[in-house]
Amino acid sequence: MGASGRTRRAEGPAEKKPWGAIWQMSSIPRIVKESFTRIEPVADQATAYFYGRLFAEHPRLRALFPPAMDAHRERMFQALARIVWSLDAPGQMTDYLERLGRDHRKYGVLPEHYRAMGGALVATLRAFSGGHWTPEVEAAWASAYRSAADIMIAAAERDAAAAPPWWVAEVVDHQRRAPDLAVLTLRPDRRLKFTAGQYVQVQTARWPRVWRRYSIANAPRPDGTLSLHVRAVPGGWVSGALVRHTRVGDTLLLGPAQGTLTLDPDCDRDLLLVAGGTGLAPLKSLAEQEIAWARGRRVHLVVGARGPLDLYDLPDLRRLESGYPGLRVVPVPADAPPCDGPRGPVSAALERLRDRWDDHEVYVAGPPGMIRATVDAAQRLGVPLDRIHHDLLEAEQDAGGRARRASDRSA
Ligand SMILES: NC(=O)C1=CN([C@@H]2O[C@H](COP(=O)(O)OP(=O)(O)OC[C@H]3O[C@@H](n4cnc5c(N)ncnc54)[C@H](O)[C@@H]3O)[C@@H](O)[C@H]2O)C=CC1
Repeated sequence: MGASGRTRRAEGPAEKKPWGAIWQMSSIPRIVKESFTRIEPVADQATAYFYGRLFAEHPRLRALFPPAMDAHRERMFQALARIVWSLDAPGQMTDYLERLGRDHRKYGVLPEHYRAMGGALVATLRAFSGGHWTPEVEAAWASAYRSAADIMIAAAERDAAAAPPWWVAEVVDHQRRAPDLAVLTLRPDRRLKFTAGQYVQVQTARWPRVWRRYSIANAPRPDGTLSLHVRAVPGGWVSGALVRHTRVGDTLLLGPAQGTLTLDPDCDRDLLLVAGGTGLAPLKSLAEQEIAWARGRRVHLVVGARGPLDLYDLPDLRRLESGYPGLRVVPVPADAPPCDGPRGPVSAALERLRDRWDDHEVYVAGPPGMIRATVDAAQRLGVPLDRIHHDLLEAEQDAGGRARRASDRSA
């Protein structure tokens, strides 16, 4: 949920701070954090209890959630942890809660549901805090929850005036580029506004109420269509359905565009974009955006893949390259070179391309290990950390969820 990494904000200014001064001066953040440390070690049991209690007391809410709750439970706890641990940073907190509030519209969450969830949350915390639960702790949590819910509800209401909770999108093209990989082009029923580098959540008819995020692989187009690069991964319910069981003419549901892996229009440094596998999608979007702006910046797009056959988008990238003199596309297959170019892990290829990248703005997307290795490599080659942009937190969440579902299936 939400974006991390050292990225530019794409979703509004950070000045509005309803979560403000009273908070920071009060003892509420300290009390809430202290009591949360008792819940963290028993997160699995606590979230199972939370949803069990919520659905027992409010059975109608069950219909808002997916049939299998494990991924949802994990995401809920991660969101709660993120809120608790940022209680002292009102700016970040408000931005995050507003994003969360807007995002929850697609689940059909209404203002009255927040009260039900708050009740189940306090009951859960009480049940798992043992003798440490006091009236003071309860009051701190109730106050924190009320403030958070108010921010989410207000953001959702503002958003409702401007955008639908979800978009219905028709699949207008479906190219199977490899047995486990497809490039889909979608036409939303209404214009879905986004900034290059953002992602959307996708739901297929096969998996009602299960949403998965996919980066948009293009800059905004005049016809409003979006392309997604999807690899069907073991345990990937939605990705398997999108690659193997989706046809032209089918419809999907899309949530609003989110994410902060976006370009700074005021930055004039050249760009180094480093992709691993389908992590290419957001970086191709950035490259297209830079080309559309035509500001004369040079763009290196380094495309890592397991082998030459996994360079699933190379012809398209070559077309892009031939139309823009500033773009250089460098394919880096890990296990065999297509010609005389670099090979091996994409992170290691950077130093073979140049000794220093310190005058570049760097964007990285791909599997978590690849992001970490590339960030390290870029730092070694002189790039300060605040010029290296990535979504590592989200990539880790996605990879963790997939691994867990795959092991659930094989168990
Ligand atoms: N914004 C983002 O960061 C996005 C991330 N993704 C993620 O990208 C991943 C793509 O998966 P696949 O296509 O299966 O990619 P993959 O597993 O085939 O990896 C492709 C590339 O990453 C490199 N790589 C993998 N692990 C590495 C490590 N530990 N150290 C250095 N290099 C490593 C490989 O050498 C290869 O060049 C998924 O986990 C997906 O969630 C996808 C879209 C956007």
